Amino acid sequence: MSKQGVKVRNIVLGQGRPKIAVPITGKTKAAVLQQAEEIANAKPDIVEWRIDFFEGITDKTAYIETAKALRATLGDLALLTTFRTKGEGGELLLSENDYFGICKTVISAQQTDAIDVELYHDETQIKSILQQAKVANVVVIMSNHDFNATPAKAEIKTCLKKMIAYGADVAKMAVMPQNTADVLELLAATNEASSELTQPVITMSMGNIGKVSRISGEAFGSALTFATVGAASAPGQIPIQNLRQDLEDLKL
Ligand SMILES: O=C1C[C@@](O)(C(=O)O)C[C@@H](O)[C@@H]1O
Repeated sequence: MSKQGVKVRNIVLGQGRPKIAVPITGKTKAAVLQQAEEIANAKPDIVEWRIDFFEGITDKTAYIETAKALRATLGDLALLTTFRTKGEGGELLLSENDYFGICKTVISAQQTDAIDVELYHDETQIKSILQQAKVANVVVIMSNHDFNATPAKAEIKTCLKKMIAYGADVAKMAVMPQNTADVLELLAATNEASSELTQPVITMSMGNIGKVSRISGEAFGSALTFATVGAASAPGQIPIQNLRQDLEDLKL
């Protein structure tokens, strides 16, 4: 199926080569802005602000002030904002209401181009966030992380398709391999899901044996890969300059 590209500021996900995202993991406003500058100099396609690392995240005013300063620092670089919950490998344990409260603040603050929304939350609240994001023109990348295992291919595909059925613009899944067969399972699921869906799919097999999945998106159908400039936000991420070269070497 031909891909329907999804525009995130000035890049298009799902068309052409896989795009590169780099996470910001700073705890304070100063650290966030400092990292943002270093990352912008490395020229990724997207910057991901992992707001679960930010110590001011439960204070709406602190978030908005830092988000505005970050937007100014990034210039025209596309910004994805992600709150990763503790159960999916994030930093902070929140109630459902607090999680959705933060998602709502992120959208209404109008400083981000895209938002990560986790699949496994209250259905009514997810639908309302998706609706709010659509009205505000914020791209929704729906996600699921399994830091312990790799589900079977059919289950990975079902999960990605469920995200799209909800109305997400992009479906993302990160899983942990226990062996190389698990990496193959993720790659096969990606290959099939990306040809069966018109929307872009993002996948990764984490850790060292999964690294191959972070450089092979063009062949198997993953639209975005996460690289590091300094700190990593998940195991197996590759420094941006190496990753850029890897993508170039593996181009079709
Ligand atoms: O969803 C993802 C993917 C990721 O977990 C990875 O494995 O590269 C890194 C996270 O920061 C991001 O939100």
